[in-house]
Amino acid sequence: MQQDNKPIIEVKNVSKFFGEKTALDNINLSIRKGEFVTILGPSGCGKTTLLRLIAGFQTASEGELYIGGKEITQIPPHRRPVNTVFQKYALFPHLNVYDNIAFGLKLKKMPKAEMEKKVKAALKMVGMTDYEYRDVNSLSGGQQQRVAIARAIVNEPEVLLLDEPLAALDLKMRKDMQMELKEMHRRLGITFVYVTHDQEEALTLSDTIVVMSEGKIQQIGTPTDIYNEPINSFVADFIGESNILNGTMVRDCLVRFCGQEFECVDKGFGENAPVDVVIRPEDLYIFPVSDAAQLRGIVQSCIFKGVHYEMAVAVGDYEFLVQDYHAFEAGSEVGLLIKPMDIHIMQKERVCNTFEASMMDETHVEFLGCEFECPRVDMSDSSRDWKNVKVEVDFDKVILQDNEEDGMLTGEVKFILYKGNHYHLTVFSDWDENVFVDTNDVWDDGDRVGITIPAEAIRVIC
Ligand SMILES: Nc1ncnc2c1ncn2[C@@H]1O[C@H](COP(=O)(O)OP(=O)(O)OP(=O)(O)O)[C@@H](O)[C@H]1O
Repeated sequence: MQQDNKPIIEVKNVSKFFGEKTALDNINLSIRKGEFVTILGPSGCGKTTLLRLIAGFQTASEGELYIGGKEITQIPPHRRPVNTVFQKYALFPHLNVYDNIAFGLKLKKMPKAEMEKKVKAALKMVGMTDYEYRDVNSLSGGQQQRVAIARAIVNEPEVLLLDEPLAALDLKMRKDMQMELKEMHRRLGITFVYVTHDQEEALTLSDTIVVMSEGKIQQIGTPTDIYNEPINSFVADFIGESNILNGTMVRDCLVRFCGQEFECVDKGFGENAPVDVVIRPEDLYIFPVSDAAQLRGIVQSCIFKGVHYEMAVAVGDYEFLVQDYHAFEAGSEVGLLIKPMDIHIMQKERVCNTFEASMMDETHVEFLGCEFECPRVDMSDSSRDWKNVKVEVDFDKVILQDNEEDGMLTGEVKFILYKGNHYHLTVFSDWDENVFVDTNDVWDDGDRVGITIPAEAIRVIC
């Protein structure tokens, strides 16, 4: 890999708005020359928008973009040293492979002999030598995508942008193409910026992964960093299967969860601080119950996953996901053990909902675009700004309803995190603000819901 430390792409304080919608929220990113960077995140998080801004197909609402040290925020796509490969091959169906690849070079009026040399080199690079006179419609999906890549690299861009280029291929073909892309990146030595929602693909291909959610960058790091040290529960959950539990950091190197204290290696969270505890399923040791067990439980289910077994183990009212090469049958009593260094502690992003609010009168407060009844507030102090208060609501006090009309307001379930003994939901309200909810009910991503907040759940903070 021909990497040096010079940034080739710099994204500085970039935001993108579509009307009311914030697709990108103050993005800062620096990509080194020769790096393979993957932008990873769930559908709608803004990955494609970020790639399109770098390509120049869209312009930033705020902030600046630089390529090779030159500001390119307002430069049109064809004058940027980048080329894009899209998910849909977007080849010209009436042209053969050669003419598809040569298209851009012909526009540049390149002499024929030079063009032929370049097209052949590009075909060789993607493993498609001898295919130049084939009709593109006669090629398989994988071959068509290779031609699309050849068409992009024949222009010798400094940066290749790839927007889910393998998404339309079947699993086997996708795996083969992943290996080929990695090899191509090594041979070409150019910078690859790759967009995907597939965690495994990101972990396999990248030097650096940029994890995004809701228009914001959550974490930037190497695949091992992101996998082993996820910065928050969103990244931990998104990047692989994890047990994520509520815990309390008793003091440095001692954490409490599942009703027990565990040694860990994390420091600096303070004393008795609420934290998220992340344990990977493969880091839980499972064995026939004995005194060595830190936790005792009953196996609920056991599924063979090809190489390992995946078991759900009930420990009190918690459920742990455990992976092991040995199977323990459903119903068996088992012990679990976790090494201190396999317990990952993460700062909680929030411990309750907090909303900007405005008092209407002593028992009514407005937030989330609605008027709510609340416990009586003494408003006699007229020096206070009662139109600018905060309201706190505990996660488990918010009520979700199947029937949207039953709610005081409505929203959509956006993100579901299983926390061992309950679900933590992010509900995007139609007021455009998130409401976080703890519940035992099972909801699906995308469910439309009614949201109700009872008066006694509202704490007005002046
Ligand atoms: N031209 C547009 N007009 C209005 N809203 C848009 C436009 N393009 C994108 N958005 C919105 O911006 C947000 C980010 O979209 P974007 O396509 O970047 O997400 P993504 O992470 O690439 O998702 P996917 O994987 O589904 O393509 C989405 O909510 C989307 O609906």
